[in-house]
Amino acid sequence: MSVLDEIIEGVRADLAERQREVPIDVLKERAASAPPPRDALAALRGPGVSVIAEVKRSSPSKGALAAIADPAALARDYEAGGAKVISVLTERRRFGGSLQDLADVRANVDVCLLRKDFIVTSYQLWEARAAGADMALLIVAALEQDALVSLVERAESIGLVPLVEVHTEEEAVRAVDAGAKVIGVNARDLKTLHVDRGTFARVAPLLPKDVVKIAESGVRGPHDLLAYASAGADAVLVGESLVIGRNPRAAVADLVAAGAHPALRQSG
Ligand SMILES: O=C(O)c1ccccc1NCC(=O)[C@H](O)[C@H](O)COP(=O)(O)O
Repeated sequence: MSVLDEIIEGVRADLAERQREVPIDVLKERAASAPPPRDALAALRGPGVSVIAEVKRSSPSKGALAAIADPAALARDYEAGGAKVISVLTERRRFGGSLQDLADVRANVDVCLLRKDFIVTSYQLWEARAAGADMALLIVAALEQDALVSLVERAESIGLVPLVEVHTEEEAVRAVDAGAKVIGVNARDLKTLHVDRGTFARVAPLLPKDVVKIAESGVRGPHDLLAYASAGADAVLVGESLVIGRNPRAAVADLVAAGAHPALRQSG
């Protein structure tokens, strides 16, 4: 069984428990009283290369990264450093996250929020919106094409911008066919967990000009942001290097400054 299969098996078990506890109609009521969605597309289409900063406690590739006792405090640092979007990993078993982390972060920052999880049903999209998310991750490798298309449509219909994640050229074609407006190219191979920063440069040329292109994983500092920018990234998604560093606010600010450098192309 691959790492992705194992993660999804656990996600489905946890999901079944939540579905027993909270009927979808209750979630829909919560979503209706959540703060209205922020315009994530506009945030990501701004000038320069945007920074998406991630709340990430642990990972299958590295194990424990940071305790993050107060995810809201970390998110406030990210916002103060200039992050355009904050990604909250809500998967429990391998990443140590929760929907409560997402709700706590929502209550403490004004920027857009991404629910980063392994979404396989529309129930999880409603959970995301009810907790105040503006975006939700959909991983092409985890979904049959019909399911991907239907989740992209459902996300948009409830006010979430889907970030559709790909790892290969074939998955990029599937994401475009599914109507994704925001596509993330993840440098971390889900089978080997190896990070290949060249993945973005190989896959991005297949994506239409008007699609927002996000380079995910492996950003250690401004030099990696600049490399992704020169390959056409509109934004970078950064987790590990921010949570293990001493000063996440300054680390985000350094990335934001690099992403605003006048030498970079203006995104369209
Ligand atoms: O991070 C992992 O080990 C991982 C393993 C399996 C599936 C997903 C995984 N990570 C999720 C992410 O996409 C990253 O958290 C995100 O791109 C940030 O990456 P990084 O800056 O390298 O922490």
